[in-house]
Amino acid sequence: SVANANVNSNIPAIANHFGTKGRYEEVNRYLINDILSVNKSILKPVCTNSTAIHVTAIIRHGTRYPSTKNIKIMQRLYDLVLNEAMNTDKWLKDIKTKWEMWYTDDMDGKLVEKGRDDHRHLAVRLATLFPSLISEENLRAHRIRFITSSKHRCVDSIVAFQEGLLNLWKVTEVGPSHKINDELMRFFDQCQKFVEDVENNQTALEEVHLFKASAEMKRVQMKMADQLQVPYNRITPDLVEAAFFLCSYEFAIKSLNSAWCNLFDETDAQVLEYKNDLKQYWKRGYGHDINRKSSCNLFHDLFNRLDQAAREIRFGHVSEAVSIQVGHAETLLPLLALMGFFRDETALTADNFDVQNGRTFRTSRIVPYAANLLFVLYDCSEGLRLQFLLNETPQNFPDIMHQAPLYDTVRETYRELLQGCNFEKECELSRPNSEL
Ligand SMILES: O=P(O)(O)O[C@H]1[C@H](OP(=O)(O)O)[C@@H](OP(=O)(O)O)[C@H](O)[C@@H](O)[C@H]1OP(=O)(O)O
Repeated sequence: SVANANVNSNIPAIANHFGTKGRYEEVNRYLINDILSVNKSILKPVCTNSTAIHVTAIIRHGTRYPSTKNIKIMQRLYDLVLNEAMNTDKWLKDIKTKWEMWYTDDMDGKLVEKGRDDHRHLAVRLATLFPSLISEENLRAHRIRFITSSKHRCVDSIVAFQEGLLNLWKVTEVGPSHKINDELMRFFDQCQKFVEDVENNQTALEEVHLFKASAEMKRVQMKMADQLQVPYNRITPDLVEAAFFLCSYEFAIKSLNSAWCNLFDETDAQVLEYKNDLKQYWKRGYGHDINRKSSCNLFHDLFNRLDQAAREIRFGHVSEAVSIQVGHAETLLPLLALMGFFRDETALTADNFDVQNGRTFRTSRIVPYAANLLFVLYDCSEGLRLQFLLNETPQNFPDIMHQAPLYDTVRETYRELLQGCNFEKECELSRPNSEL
């Protein structure tokens, strides 16, 4: 329809490649027309007369402003374009005369209004998907728990999620509360080995640095310099990335297909997407063992909740029907890696961009804003079953060929992790021999 065509012309052609800065609607495109619609058809019944008895949802915060670090680079790019770009094309004139640098340092990663909506709407969709669990009755009976990372964008997200539910049920008198738990939702900060070996270690992201100096990146740099008509040496990889971020933020925050997007075609976007995936892979994914192991506590906490529900259902009453837990891309990715999801046969490195074209580790699909992992426990006559949904879509557990395997089978698959995966031990710094 004409209306749809208009809506879609506001979507940058490269919107599928924004990685962790991507819009949730790009993953579930049916939401573009109706943000509250739920794709029930893909949720086959888990068993006859299946009853969902517990869901743990681990959710990334909603759409946010850029970090101060990135705002500063965007400002540098804008200044360069204003003062040095010689091209007289309309889109560049638009940037120079109509676009304003409206991002300020104090915005530093805070949740934006669209981010609040991300969570309000997600809450309504999850309540539609699991009406017996995410229900007014369970909210009033305090059988829905809310846990969040202490970061403003996460706290604001969980409050918006609650608003979504209260609004849906027209409840005014109960104000649900939340608990801040950084041990659980920001474990990466508290894992010394991760902080020392990865976060504060320049060489841990060697592949990212190498890719920034690669032929693929050079080509995008030169193309951008040509388009702006500035000397080649003025465009660094960071400035290319800043332009890509500007395109993604203008879209995610304001739903605009901004003039900045003119700088990139599909091939360029794939290069920048890979650069972001490399960061996520080496900082939060399979790149270093400690990345995933730092999530041991979250893993155990998840299974403790499921175990508790499994125990309690024998007596007919589950005390915690729902656990809503809000964190970061840094929370979701390590857990997914620990559990073996999206593991490619070969590692993502600076020199295998071409080979990795069909990779499963693609953060644009996995962790856009408001990304969510749902673990749903069902009571079936043959036993308990566990279903995993990523971004509201069922996803098989690695090596288990069933959409909702028996809970015992899942526990068996993760036996070693369930018996080990000790956060204290994994995160301990290995001391130099002299100190032993
Ligand atoms: O590239 P920026 O500065 O935006 O990086 C952020 C992280 O964003 P991401 O790399 O995932 O796109 C941010 O993760 P989030 O899930 O909370 O958005 C992270 O918390 C923040 O510390 C920034 O990480 P960096 O280490 O400074 O790159």
